[in-house]
Amino acid sequence: MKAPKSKKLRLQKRLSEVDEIKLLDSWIEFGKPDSGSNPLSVPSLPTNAPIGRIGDNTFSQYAGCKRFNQLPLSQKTKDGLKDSKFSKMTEIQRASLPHSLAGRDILGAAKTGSGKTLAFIIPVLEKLFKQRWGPQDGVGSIIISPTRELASQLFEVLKSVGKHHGFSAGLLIGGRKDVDMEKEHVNDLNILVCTPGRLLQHMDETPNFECSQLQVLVLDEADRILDVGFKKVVNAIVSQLPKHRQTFLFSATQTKSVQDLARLSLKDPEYISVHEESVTATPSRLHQTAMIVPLDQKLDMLWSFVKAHLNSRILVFLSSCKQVKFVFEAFKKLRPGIPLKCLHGRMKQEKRMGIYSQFCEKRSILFSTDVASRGLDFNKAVDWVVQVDCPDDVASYIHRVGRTARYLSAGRSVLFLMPTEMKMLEKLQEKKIPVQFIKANTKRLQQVSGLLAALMVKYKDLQSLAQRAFITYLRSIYKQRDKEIFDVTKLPIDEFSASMGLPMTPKIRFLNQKTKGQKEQKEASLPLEVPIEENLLELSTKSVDKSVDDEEDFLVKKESPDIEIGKETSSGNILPATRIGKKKKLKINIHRPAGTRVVFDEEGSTLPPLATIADMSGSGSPVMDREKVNKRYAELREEMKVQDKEDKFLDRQRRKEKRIKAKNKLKRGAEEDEDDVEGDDLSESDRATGGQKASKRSKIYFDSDNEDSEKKGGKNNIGFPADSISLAQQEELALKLLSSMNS
Ligand SMILES: Nc1ncnc2c1ncn2[C@@H]1O[C@H](COP(=O)(O)OP(=O)(O)OP(=O)(O)O)[C@@H](O)[C@H]1O
Repeated sequence: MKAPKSKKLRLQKRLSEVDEIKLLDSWIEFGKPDSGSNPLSVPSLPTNAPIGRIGDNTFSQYAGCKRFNQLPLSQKTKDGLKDSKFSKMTEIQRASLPHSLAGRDILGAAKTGSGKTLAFIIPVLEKLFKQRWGPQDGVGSIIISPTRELASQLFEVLKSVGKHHGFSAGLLIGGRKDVDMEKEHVNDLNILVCTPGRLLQHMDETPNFECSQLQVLVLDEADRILDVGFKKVVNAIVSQLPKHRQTFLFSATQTKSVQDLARLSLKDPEYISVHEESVTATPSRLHQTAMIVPLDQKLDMLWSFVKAHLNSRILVFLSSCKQVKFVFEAFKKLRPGIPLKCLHGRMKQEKRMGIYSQFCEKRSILFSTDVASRGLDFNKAVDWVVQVDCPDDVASYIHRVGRTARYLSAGRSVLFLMPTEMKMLEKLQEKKIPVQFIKANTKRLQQVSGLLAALMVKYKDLQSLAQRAFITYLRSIYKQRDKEIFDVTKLPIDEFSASMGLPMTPKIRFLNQKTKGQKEQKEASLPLEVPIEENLLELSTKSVDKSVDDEEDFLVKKESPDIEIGKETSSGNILPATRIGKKKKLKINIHRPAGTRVVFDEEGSTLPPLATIADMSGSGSPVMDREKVNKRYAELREEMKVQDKEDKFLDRQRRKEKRIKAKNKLKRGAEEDEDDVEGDDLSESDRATGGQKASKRSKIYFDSDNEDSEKKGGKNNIGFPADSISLAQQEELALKLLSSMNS
């Protein structure tokens, strides 16, 4: 994007640009498709047909053409496209460009990896070119993306395709330290590629930030940007933009909400959904699979998957930063034999960018949150997308799997579903997503929970990472909106904790944590509660894909041993796998008091407290050493005595305080009553009530003193032994008190 050097050359350029723009305007006007029409249905031009002006005020047809050079585009854009090796258009480009070049607003929807980026970058460049936008004109276009990585990627495409234009463009994303420098230059930029937060920051903080002349606004991943998470920010941004502008909204899962469109003041937008008629909502070269993986087997399954695909580039999705951190750190320590990387929103921006580009280059495994789920184009070379945690919804699934099988390349994906999440499979099928239900080859399943427990003894940090990951995962399920799929109460919480190698299940405050017994009962009935549809069973039998190579052996169960993952029972239900080869727990089950030492066995598993005093030398069940047990009980009795003393002391203190408070209250009450009755001429009945009042007060007084009297050898404050005073005496005393008050 450099300006031509000499003055003469610049003038020449300007003149020829003016002519070029005139030609383009006439060409566009001449052949613009009717509003609402689909350019894809127009027969395309023969390849050798003349392009551009073909007679007086007649031009070649461009709606329906297949190549970029047949479009009414500036030479600079055509050169940029050629340099970037783009010649043939994709469907979304063919369908949308004739409308967008004609100045219309676009709502574009097309599958992931189908080339939506060029579908908006090209008209942005063209609009500013035809407006003869220059550095002095300020911000002419804003392109908003939901994530920093995606914004950076869009910026690269813009730089590459727009390199022959003279516009200045800037990438404004959060997490960068140079915000002050950005503030100095932002008013000189013509095209801003940004995340919503950073753009609003500039709108709020940058002196004289000006975008009143904005020509084109683009929302990439529009449905994401318009959803609740960004709502306030986006509303604030849009309120500062001029209404008269061109607007493009693109996504693989487009919003059709009238409210959203109204918020953006779209004018009769062209709704372009090129794959609406398509048999599938996901790329045709994407081979998608799903399998049942109980929560407490997810790590075993993931580990086994990784070990079986050491020569691939795998993108693994987990539900939270903490999950990502834990799995990444744990697997790194287990050394799987392939480079591991992690990406999440809490990382520093430079690091995030570094990881992103490293993953594009080398075979490796990237553990990520949904920060990498949308728009990212990892050099078209992701072999596998593994969804360890179920996506929030169908849209999220589509974007995650869309990181593979981009443009013309193929890809594979696997979704781990817990037995309780089977409804997701139905929802995917309803939305035309062809997912094959497969079974894992459990013979190749490798367990990691024991190894993780051992690692936690050595690395304390790992244990706290695991605890946080555990809680965050459960919280994420708890907070999910779709309760048909996500039900935290049905999760095997203790087993999950054990599968992460944790010595004990962390306390979960947001859940009314049930006792283990209650949970076990619930889990025992779980498989039968899982709604399994007939078609799912059909799918599972159809699922063995003969074409899969040996690497996939792991995912496709070729023989059928006894009941294992996804195995159909005689009653027609699929049982979730039980924990395979799970170490038999010691039968001694004494609740360990809080704060006692956690003891590990040689393999790093935790032992119940009394297991340490059990005699394990013989074979079979452990035998108790009587002497040790008695000693232990004696210790416990001593501990309890001490505890009891402390409790009694505290209780006495509490009672004393309460008594003092009551006394003071009574005193205050008496003083107030004295004021009230002063000078009153009490009738008989009033006196009677007053008497009751007084006796009531005195009763409280006595009651509260009873405890005291016990301590003082049974004497109350006014000298009577508390238990020797009769009811008649009490009444007499009360009347005395009353009359003394009234006198
Ligand atoms: N006309 C084209 N010719 C060749 N390659 C193209 C063309 N258009 C786009 N591509 C390539 O296809 C890949 C996917 O494009 P792009 O990232 O724009 O997809 P997308 O539809 O925006 O995907 P997502 O929905 O995931 O954001 C990129 O690598 C891009 O370079």
